[in-house]
Amino acid sequence: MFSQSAWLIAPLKSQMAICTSSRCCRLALSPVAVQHSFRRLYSSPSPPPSPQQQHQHQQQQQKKKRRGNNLLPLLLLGIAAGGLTYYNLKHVSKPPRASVDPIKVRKELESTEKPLFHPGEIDVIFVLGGPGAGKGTQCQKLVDQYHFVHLSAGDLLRAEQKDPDSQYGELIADCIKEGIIVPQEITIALLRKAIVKNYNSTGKTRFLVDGFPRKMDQALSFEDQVAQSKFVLFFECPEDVMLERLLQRGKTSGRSDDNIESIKKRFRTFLETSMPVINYYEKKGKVVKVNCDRPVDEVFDHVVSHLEKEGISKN
Ligand SMILES: Nc1ncnc2c1ncn2[C@@H]1O[C@H](COP(=O)(O)OP(=O)(O)OP(=O)(O)O)[C@@H](O)[C@H]1O
Ligand SMILES: O=c1ccn([C@@H]2O[C@H](COP(=O)(O)O)[C@@H](O)[C@H]2O)c(=O)[nH]1
Repeated sequence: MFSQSAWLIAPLKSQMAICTSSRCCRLALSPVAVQHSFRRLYSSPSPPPSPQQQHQHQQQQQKKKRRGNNLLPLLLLGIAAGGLTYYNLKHVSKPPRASVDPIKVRKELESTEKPLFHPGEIDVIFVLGGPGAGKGTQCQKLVDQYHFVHLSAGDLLRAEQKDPDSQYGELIADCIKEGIIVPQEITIALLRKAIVKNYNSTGKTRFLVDGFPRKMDQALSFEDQVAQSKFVLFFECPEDVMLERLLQRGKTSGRSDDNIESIKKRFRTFLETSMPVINYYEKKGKVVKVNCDRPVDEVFDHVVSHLEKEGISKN
């Protein structure tokens, strides 16, 4: 005999028949089927089925069962295909990881953003002082102990002068020999390029910009276009001491301006053109003065204590 409840849940059972996994069954119980069965369950009771109706029902059920059995191989095939796809995605067909440069390129040389580096992105310290005061010597020690990037404007100009592809070689050579300042566009472009290159390739953010800015226009343009300076390290040295050092250096340096004629011109340029830059920053409270007329290591000890005061420590 067919109990009433068995009759009523039959449509639900048939919905579930083609599913084998419990997950699939849950999905097969569509809200429509559930509603339909509940409507039947709670609607007014219908008379019990006749033996003929029962026979018809049994036949229908068998048909459905057969249909379900016919679907079983297809279902198994589907499951197998799904499993294979999952395996492939996970283990086989995963694309190889692209080799990514660990140091990201973070600044574009051509960027028109002003300044190129926002405050806090990099630390730029201008290193100024008369010719031969000892700027390069102290910068080298700072590089060794503080991992600064040292960029000497004079060195960059000399390298550009030697470059056979440069259109500025002659102009730079003349300016250096005469002890006058190369047009700011050239020097700033060289510095900008060197800063970006170092920043991108090493990730270093501390820059000693040595022998720059030598003229007010350079100072203003650089800070507008490239980066603000943190402060100015100013190496003070009497002229006679600097002269002696430069003449001494000139014996081996091979520099076209380490001779008495050029040195005199450089001193003049320093007083007339570069001292106003130092005065400008001094008014802003950004100049750190170090007396250079003493042995190299003593000068360096003073440099270190000034840097500590400015919050710059050895990494
Ligand atoms: N404190 C010092 N005592 C003695 N000699 C020094 C001292 N500092 C640097 N020198 C020497 O003086 C010469 C000039 O030094 P350095 O090249 O560092 O000066 P600079 O300020 O960078 O010069 P420039 O502006 O011409 O490039 C070098 O031969 C260097 O060895
Ligand atoms: O910003 C700058 C820096 C330097 N120069 C020229 O180079 C020489 C040598 O510089 P050093 O710093 O002594 O190496 C300098 O006399 C200038 O002619 C420049 O034009 N602008």
